Amino acid sequence: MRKPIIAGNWKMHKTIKEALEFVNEVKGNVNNTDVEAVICAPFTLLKDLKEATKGTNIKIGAQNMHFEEKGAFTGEVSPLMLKEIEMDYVILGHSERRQYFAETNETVNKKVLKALEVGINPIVCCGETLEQRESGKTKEICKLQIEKALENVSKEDLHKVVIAYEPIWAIGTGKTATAEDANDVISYIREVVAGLYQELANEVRIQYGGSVKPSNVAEIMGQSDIDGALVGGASLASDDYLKLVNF
Ligand SMILES: O=C(CO)COP(=O)(O)O
Repeated sequence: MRKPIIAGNWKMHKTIKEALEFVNEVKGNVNNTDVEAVICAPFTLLKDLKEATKGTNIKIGAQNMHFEEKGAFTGEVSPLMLKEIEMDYVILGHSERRQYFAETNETVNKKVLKALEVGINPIVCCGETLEQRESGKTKEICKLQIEKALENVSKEDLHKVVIAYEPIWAIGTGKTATAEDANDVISYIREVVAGLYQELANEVRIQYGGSVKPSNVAEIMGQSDIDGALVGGASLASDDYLKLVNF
């Protein structure tokens, strides 16, 4: 039904040389055909990564893009530029972009619609801060972020969207939500999706992200509503990446 998707988010790591070494070490060793394996990398690596993974079962994604196709936006990268180099995915609305680069629910929504229009599958992130969790606002925050991000997404396009639930307090901290807690929020996010298009709620894949590593990936993936993982730190070493996708 929903094919699990495990994506590495390399964030701002690796040179071209390091990225190609990584691919040489992992290609041919992603044996779990039940999982879709993805690497989301910095812009400078994407073309080389795409070429180096041709003919393998590893897909490549970007970590951001602009919502306009072209224009006077110094320093930005357009959706058409990503499409030209055959990107499979683009992460949108990551909490680090919301926190450090003024990404808002509105810009995330524009980017989601544009990615779908040009034919790149968005991985849309949501998640609460520690303060919001402690004041019982987790579900409210995720509902708002997801409803806004998916505004005006058509029924035909919704199944192409991957959602990543990443509680901010669990990112890069070594603190993971318990698998049950993550599953509870993710099944709630599925209800939010059902509120948009009831019949598609069981098709949309929802990942968990936040301190996922080889030692906890199986437990997380064993939950009923969790369809994958978005992994930062632990996706950088090739042996760990293989343990994650072959869990
Ligand atoms: O932000 C994340 C993935 O997008 C999670 O990062 P870590 O796996 O390093 O906690």
